[in-house]
Amino acid sequence: KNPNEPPLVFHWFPVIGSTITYGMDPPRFFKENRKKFGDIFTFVLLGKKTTVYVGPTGNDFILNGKLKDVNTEEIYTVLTTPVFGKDVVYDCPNSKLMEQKKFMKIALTTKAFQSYVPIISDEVNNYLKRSPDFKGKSGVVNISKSMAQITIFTASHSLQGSEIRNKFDESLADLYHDLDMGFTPVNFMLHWAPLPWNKRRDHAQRTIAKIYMDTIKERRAAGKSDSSDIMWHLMNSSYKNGVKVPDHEIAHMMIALLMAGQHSSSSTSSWIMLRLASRPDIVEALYREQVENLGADLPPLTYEDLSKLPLNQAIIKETLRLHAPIHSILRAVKSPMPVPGTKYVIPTSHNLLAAAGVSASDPDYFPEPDLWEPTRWNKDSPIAPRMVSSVEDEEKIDYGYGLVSKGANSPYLPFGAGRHRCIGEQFANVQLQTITAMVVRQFKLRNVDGSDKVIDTDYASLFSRPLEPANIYWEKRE
Ligand code: HEM
Ligand SMILES: N#Cc1ccc(COc2ccc(/C=C/c3ccc(C(F)(F)[C@](O)(Cn4cnnn4)c4ccc(F)cc4F)nc3)cc2)cc1
Repeated sequence: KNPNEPPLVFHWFPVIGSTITYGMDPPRFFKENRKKFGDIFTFVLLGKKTTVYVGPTGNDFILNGKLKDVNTEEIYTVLTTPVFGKDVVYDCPNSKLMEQKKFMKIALTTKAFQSYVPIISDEVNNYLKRSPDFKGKSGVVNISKSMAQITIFTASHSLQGSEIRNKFDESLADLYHDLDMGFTPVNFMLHWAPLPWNKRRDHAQRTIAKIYMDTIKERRAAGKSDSSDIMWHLMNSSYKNGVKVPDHEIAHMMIALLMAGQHSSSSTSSWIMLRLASRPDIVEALYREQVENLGADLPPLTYEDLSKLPLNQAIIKETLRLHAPIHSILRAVKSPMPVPGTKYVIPTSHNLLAAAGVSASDPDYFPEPDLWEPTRWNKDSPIAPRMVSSVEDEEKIDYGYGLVSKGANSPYLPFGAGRHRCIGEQFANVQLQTITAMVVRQFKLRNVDGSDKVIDTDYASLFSRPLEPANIYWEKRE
């Protein structure tokens, strides 16, 4: 027992260590060990000593770690590069990733969002009109499947452009599925293995990348330059060293954005629908909110309307508090890291794991943490969040892709923090708020058994999501 290292979680076998108990239910694993050891402890994950540091201080220690101390690409590249393609995100130096995030973020503007809201609304309405699962006056539906469809159509049409959207009706859907099978945590270990799903993944990656590169050529030949989608911005971007972004990097960034947007949004939108079904009273409050703020005739939704619907906005915030798609953020340790306020020095033989979700369900910050109550985000709510907001939190810092808040010592970080912070937060909110508002217009929702229960979480995949099948009862509003 080394006094300079955090306490080690007991385990029977080497390599396996605590992988199974952690992998089955990470939040429970964190909570149990936090009770035993406090905010910082080490466990063995797939043979690697992994030091967890939870709470706002832990979030800041890991997410605001210096480039010389913590490294992200070393850990994630085995998982992401075979899926996205080479030379982008974690297959290049961090400085290049910062420039790539700047390019991607440039396209995510208010003007773009204004054009995205009608696109997303129409895609939701068309899906609900056409889908066999929503025929008739009422019924039961596996909501995860519907949300996966709705998010791929809405994200591809808005973020990726209409050519790509239309290809999802043909070959792209199956190719996307093959690519997706390679996006699994088991590949942290077996990414190299010539397993059947890895061969399908590689074939799908090459084929999808080619579809994007052909689309880029078609657009260049046509000389169109009016679109506000991300592909156009990437086609007209150059790195600081003057080099234009190569076509294969554009294609690979588009795949990365498709994967990011799809998994996070389909998981979150499924949880939103499941939570709404457990609270039919909230569904009716959302409907009333639209009638009162937009008019009883419910005109077509606009981007500006979204800020007139505070309860609708709070739905996403509260759902992400309890159902963050990314439950564990990993970093490699590159130089020994002394932990302020303790005698610990984290050695380079360890990985670091930030679990921001732990403080998001800590009663010290969120009274009655396990209660899904969107109205808690109203200022006068008796169970309002008790956030730490020190003055440094208001300070901002720019890593090369825009200003992000300096302090990561917040108890609520579903989009991460620091240099690797998410750039998709605004898009995700526009997409999720629009989907929620459009579904509420058409349906009353409740659980099949009329209870207020919510299904358990599947942590086996890369993004935590509802266990399948997740059925709910819908009823068309007359
Ligand atoms: C509910 C939706 C989403 C959630 C909860 C979410 C969450 C996160 C988190 C926690 C990180 C930090 C990862 C780390 O530090 O290792 C992150 C990074 C990122 N996300 Fe998202 N994300 C969402 C949607 C999106 C969307 C829609 C896009 C693209 C349009 C996107 C693109 C990215 C990118 C490019 C990064 C940067 C990774 C890095 O710098 O290493 N995300 N996201
Ligand atoms: N055996 C076994 C076994 C082992 C372990 C376990 C459980 O252990 C763990 C541990 C850690 C993790 C981490 C999740 C993780 C990390 C990175 C990414 C990402 F990089 F992909 C992403 O951030 C995703 N993203 C961002 N925003 N939206 N999506 C991203 C970034 C940029 C980008 F452009 C595209 C992106 F999409 N995705 C997910 C998951 C499970 C179970 C079983």
